[in-house]
Amino acid sequence: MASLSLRLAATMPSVGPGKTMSVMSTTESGGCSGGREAGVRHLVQNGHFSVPAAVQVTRSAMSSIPVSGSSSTSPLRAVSSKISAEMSTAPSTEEPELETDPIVLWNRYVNWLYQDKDLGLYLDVSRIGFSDEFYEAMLPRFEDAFKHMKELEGGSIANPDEGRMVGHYWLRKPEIAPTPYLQKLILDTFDRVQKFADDVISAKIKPPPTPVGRFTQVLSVGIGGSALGPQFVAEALAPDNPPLKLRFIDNTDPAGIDHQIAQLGPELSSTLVLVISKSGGTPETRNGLLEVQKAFRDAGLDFSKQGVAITQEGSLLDNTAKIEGWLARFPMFDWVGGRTSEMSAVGLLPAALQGIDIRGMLDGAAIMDESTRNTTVSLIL
Ligand SMILES: O=P(O)(O)OC[C@H]1O[C@H](O)[C@H](O)[C@@H](O)[C@@H]1O
Repeated sequence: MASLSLRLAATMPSVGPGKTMSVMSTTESGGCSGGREAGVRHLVQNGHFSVPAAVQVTRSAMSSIPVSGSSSTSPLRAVSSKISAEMSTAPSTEEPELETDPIVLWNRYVNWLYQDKDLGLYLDVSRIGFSDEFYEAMLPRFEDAFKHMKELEGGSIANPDEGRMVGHYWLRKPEIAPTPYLQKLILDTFDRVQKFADDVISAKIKPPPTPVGRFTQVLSVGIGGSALGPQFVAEALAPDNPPLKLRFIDNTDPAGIDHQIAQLGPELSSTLVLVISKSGGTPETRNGLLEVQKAFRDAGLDFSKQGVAITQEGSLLDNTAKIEGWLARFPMFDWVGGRTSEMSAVGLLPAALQGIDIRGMLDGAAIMDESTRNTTVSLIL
């Protein structure tokens, strides 16, 4: 994986004032990496540091970085905020001084900057005040975490209370789901979501006769994990002029519910209502649904022709939608936690209805997952 070569360490020998030193990037196999250097150079070129090139740094150049306080080259001093005593397994619980030496800070930045060029992701933990000893003391925990992650992705029962697996990773890479049945379930659900959204956007699926003859708005009724993902994605990824506009009823505040319905106005007749609840029995969501159904009745509209349920099969919501003959039902899987459900129908359907490329979303998440499987935390020590 490309990401493997990106978790690199750079070494920088200590030098005296005015001397030049080199930043050498190394890969896991010990070779040089253009990736790391290019990334650091990119940051330099983008004005993060006033040095001529990432590979040649002088103390005089570094002195242009504003710092205050005493100077030290000790790598064990804190850099900024301190780690709380109960979190730290480091031998000393003394509060370290803040590091101020620009060379040490630079080394630390170069050593700890994580970058994944494919994803365009940079993570700089170098200003978090952990010491080398703290990092070493944490290594067994890192290993333990990676071991558990592997078991989790293999389908272990990770939620003993509910006796269920935790498999949202499989949603973006169905081939790693533990059984062919689950793989097929994921793929079939994706296809159904994509087709339904395409049909709504192209007006193949339309509301009962309305002046515009197609759905123009989406109203999502759901709370917590059944709302936050779709809200975030709508903020981050929706085009400026989506084919359908998405709004939310995400709490039980009566004034807020009335406000959303009032804003829809006559467009209620061309509104697709998504009722999203993993359990299918959350009272707040049920309240929202009852209010929306009343608004439909008051406007002389048939809610069942415009309602869609996303929930676990056999839940109260699922049974309601089935008995009332709603427009569509999509499954929520028991092995996907509510707060990690964005890549299930919970998040994919609202995203697709806004014209977002949901295949691309899944592919991006799969690359991110792959990065988290790299067990090399650092090559520095
Ligand atoms: O998706 P539902 O079963 O309706 O649950 C919706 C939400 O309910 C509560 O707020 C829980 O604390 C959340 O974790 C959950 O996401």
